[in-house]
Amino acid sequence: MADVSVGIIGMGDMGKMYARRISAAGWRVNACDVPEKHETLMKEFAGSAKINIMPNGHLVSRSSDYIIYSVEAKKIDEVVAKFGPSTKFGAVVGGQTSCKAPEIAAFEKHLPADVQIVSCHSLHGPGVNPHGQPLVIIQHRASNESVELVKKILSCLGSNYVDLSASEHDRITADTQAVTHAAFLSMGAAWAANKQFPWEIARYIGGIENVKINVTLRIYANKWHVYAGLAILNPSAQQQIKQYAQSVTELFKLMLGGHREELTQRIKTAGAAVFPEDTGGDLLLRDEVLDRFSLGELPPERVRNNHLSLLAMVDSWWKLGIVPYRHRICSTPLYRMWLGITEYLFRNPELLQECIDTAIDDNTFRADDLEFTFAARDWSDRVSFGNMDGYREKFEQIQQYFAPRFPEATRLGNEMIKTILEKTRET
Ligand SMILES: NC(=O)C1=CN([C@@H]2O[C@H](COP(=O)(O)OP(=O)(O)OC[C@H]3O[C@@H](n4cnc5c(N)ncnc54)[C@H](OP(=O)(O)O)[C@@H]3O)[C@@H](O)[C@H]2O)C=CC1
Ligand SMILES: O=C(O)C(=O)Cc1ccc(O)cc1
Repeated sequence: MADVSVGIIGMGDMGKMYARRISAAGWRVNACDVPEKHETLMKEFAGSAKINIMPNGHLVSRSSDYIIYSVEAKKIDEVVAKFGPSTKFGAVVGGQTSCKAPEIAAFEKHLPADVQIVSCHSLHGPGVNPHGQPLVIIQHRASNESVELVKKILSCLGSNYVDLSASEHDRITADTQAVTHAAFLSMGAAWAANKQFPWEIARYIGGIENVKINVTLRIYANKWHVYAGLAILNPSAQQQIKQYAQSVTELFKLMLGGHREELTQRIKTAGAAVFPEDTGGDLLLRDEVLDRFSLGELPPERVRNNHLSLLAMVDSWWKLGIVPYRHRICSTPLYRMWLGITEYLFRNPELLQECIDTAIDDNTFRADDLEFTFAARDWSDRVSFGNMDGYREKFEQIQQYFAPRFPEATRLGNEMIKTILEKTRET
């Protein structure tokens, strides 16, 4: 066991986080990235005796006992095709990509038959402390001993293992990650289209709005390929994102038409299905937590909002028969925050009523909601058409718009996640 070495192909944000933690636990790590980054990586890890930076994936594959592919999901086939045949006899191989169907297909296609397959997925970004976070383990083509070895190596992350099959993983992450990202991506697109920085506008400051802003900026500060990969390459994700866009559109039409009763009926029916009375108990999030993380000055009084983005989320969970709490053992921090604010709204009858009244009587949000509806449909179309380039173009354009505020938003976002995680871990 002392001789076991771990290979990491792809030393981006996640690969480096894994390399640092696994080597700190005493394992030998062989790692590489693309040849252009070899020299920089050599310098960056010159002081790490346990991390051996190698020129390419062939060298990593032939010398390591457990190899993790931590590359872009869209490149997984190409990279495994290249280095898979060089895998050491009898080694165990896995991947860290966010969508498992293409990863497993690539392993089955390109790895020699003697190689075992145990994949993984840390359900959080590289800046979050992995301790206590879910870590999915997929025993795809492997003995129990190999799974034990992988779990032993990854135990240094301190995460909670969740054993799933590849298809279970993809179904759950479509419900949790893909549609959550679609909602926040659409908020960012709408603010950018209206040339707004929401933290500068009183109606977007405080409570639920803080979570919307911080999470949106957090997503846009990350890399486009992470979100494009998990939305476009996961077949179940397309349906979820499409339903979300449809719910946004239908609810917005009811608001525009002033159909108070129909809107109320629909929201209440969806709410009763998703948040039945008997699943009550403590809220995941409360005012004191929500109000602490503001990028702008809190106004003296909370400003009303119709929260179209949240109403549409519950509507689409209802339409798709999704029970969001069921996925909590396997959820990301952003999903827990998203569920936290929807629950906060739907478990507060006065706030929900205020939302409906605002939707019908107050036209302050019409322009924002119009852009939000366009954005939700546009993201959904780009995902349905499998349009990676189109996804990237839109993502990076909006990313540029918000970039000046990333450092501050990331700092606040990290604090917010920490506080919220401490709170939600107890439940
Ligand atoms: N970031 C996140 O929040 C999370 C990401 N993931 C998943 O983990 C994986 C990695 O993500 P992340 O680290 O954020 O992404 P990065 O883009 O930071 O890292 C991927 C790295 O792999 C490199 N790479 C590409 N091709 C090769 C190759 N042939 N040989 C060696 N290295 C190669 C890339 O180089 P180049 O840039 O030149 O292509 C890049 O440096 C993705 O599949 C992502 O979906 C999982 C959980 C969380
Ligand atoms: O928490 C989220 O949803 C994130 O945005 C971070 C993230 C991105 C990709 C993953 O595969 C896992 C976590």
